[in-house]
Amino acid sequence: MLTAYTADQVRDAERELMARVPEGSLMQIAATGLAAVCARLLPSVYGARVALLVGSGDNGGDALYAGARLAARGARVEAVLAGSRTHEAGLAALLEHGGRIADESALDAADLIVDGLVGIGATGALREPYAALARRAGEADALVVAVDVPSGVDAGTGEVAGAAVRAHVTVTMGACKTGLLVDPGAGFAGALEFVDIGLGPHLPDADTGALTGADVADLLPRPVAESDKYRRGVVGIVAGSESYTGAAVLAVGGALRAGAGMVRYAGTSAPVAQVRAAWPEAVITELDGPDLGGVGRVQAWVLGPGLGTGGFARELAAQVLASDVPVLVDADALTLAAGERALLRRTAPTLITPHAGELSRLIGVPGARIEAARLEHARRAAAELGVTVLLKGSTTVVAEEDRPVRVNRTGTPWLATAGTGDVLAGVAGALLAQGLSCYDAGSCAAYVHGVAGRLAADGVPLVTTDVVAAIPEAIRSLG
Ligand SMILES: NC(=O)C1=CN([C@@H]2O[C@H](COP(=O)(O)OP(=O)(O)OC[C@H]3O[C@@H](n4cnc5c(N)ncnc54)[C@H](OP(=O)(O)O)[C@@H]3O)[C@@H](O)[C@H]2O)[C@@H](O)CC1
Ligand SMILES: [K+]
Repeated sequence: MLTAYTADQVRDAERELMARVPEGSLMQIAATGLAAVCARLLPSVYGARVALLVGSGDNGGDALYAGARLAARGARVEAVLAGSRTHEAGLAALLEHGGRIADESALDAADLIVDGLVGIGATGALREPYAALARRAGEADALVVAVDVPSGVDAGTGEVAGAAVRAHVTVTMGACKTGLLVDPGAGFAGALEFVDIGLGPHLPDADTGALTGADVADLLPRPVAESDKYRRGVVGIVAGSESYTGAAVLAVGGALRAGAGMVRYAGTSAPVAQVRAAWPEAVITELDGPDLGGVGRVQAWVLGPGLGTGGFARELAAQVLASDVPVLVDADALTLAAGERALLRRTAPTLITPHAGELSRLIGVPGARIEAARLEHARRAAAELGVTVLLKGSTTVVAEEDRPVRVNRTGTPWLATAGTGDVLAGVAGALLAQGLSCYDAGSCAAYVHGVAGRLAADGVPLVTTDVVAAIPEAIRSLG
């Protein structure tokens, strides 16, 4: 599990640790790690042109000491001093090793730019001249390495209130910061490198986490000798409609491929015909009216993809949500729930899987604000609605009250295509039926779905049926 922390959590831990070690030693460890990453990125340190963006705090100090180390190895290091003050000892070290102070034109000629404008001590949008420097760094040809966090990204939330440095690599000190995992900030961070400064024992419970493949492999249910199809989990799927048949096919496919012991599909004649043709494994109930009485027992439901929002759909949704088993609520069922919040008031576990637009209707906050502050709104929805929230998007987050938010890092922009959400719903529903909690089912499903998306795309556009087909390979790749 990759764990991440807010700026306050890291600062508190640093304070505890600093009281136990010689003054300045943590910064030396941080700068040594930073310089090592920079050196690895350069074809040759000797003769390389390195520009340091130096703010007034210790983030700038890290950059200066790292610059001093690179200068000592023959790099041409120039420091652009942006703050009202500068870390004096760091600057002295740089000058001593042959570095020099320069103006911002140093950025244009640099092979590598080190962003030490601000780290966890920043508040709000970048002020000038920092903002202009962040923009100019973005226009340069150089590789950009951010110190601790890309300046302009809120370390605790991933929010970006104005200009921000777009880094190729972020070297984060002591502990990963939440803002490096959650979009929009994650999109500015590039690849993450971690420098261990010994903070571990002083850190509190994580603010956020990201599952690794090994974590998902441990959590995914595996059949044992005495398993039968009922014990492996029966998932009921109420999806699709006369106008939207594909959603049913994709959700059923996702559930079957994710290892459900049995998938019971209930729908009207058009989607039934499609599901029957695509998935002979599914057990099908063709509905004449809005009555799920004949479907049989299930251990979890998937409700909503392509279902429609009329009276028929509403009646089915009410019956599913009145059940005493976990329910995954997606797509049209979320629209129904937005108009009738009481539908979500239930005692059994509920996992909702909105994108920002759907969550906007549920909690009455504009979609753009949700996109800008994904963690805050996922958490808020989980608390307000009393459900587990899987908020879809460029980084999917899974929020449940009193637990660290789980961030999924396996997606690909190619997954932003019609129908992929239906597959995700099927995968997560299958995991719920196999006994995983909403929190684990949602985060494991997002992981597997993201890996399947990457495998299916492999750098070119994908169609959603490819994602379904790639699920077995995705599960196999977990190790
Ligand atoms: N302590 C240690 O041992 C270790 C520390 N480490 C490192 O220290 C970093 C934290 O250092 P920090 O606390 O000095 O804060 P930091 O982020 O450099 O800058 C704060 C200053 O920036 C300014 N400023 C604020 N907001 C702004 C804005 N929006 N726009 C523009 N300016 C803004 C404001 O300055 P002012 O405006 O007052 O001049 C404020 O004082 C941490 O991220 C890590 O890199 C690691 O090496 C581990 C060991
Ligand atoms: K920075």
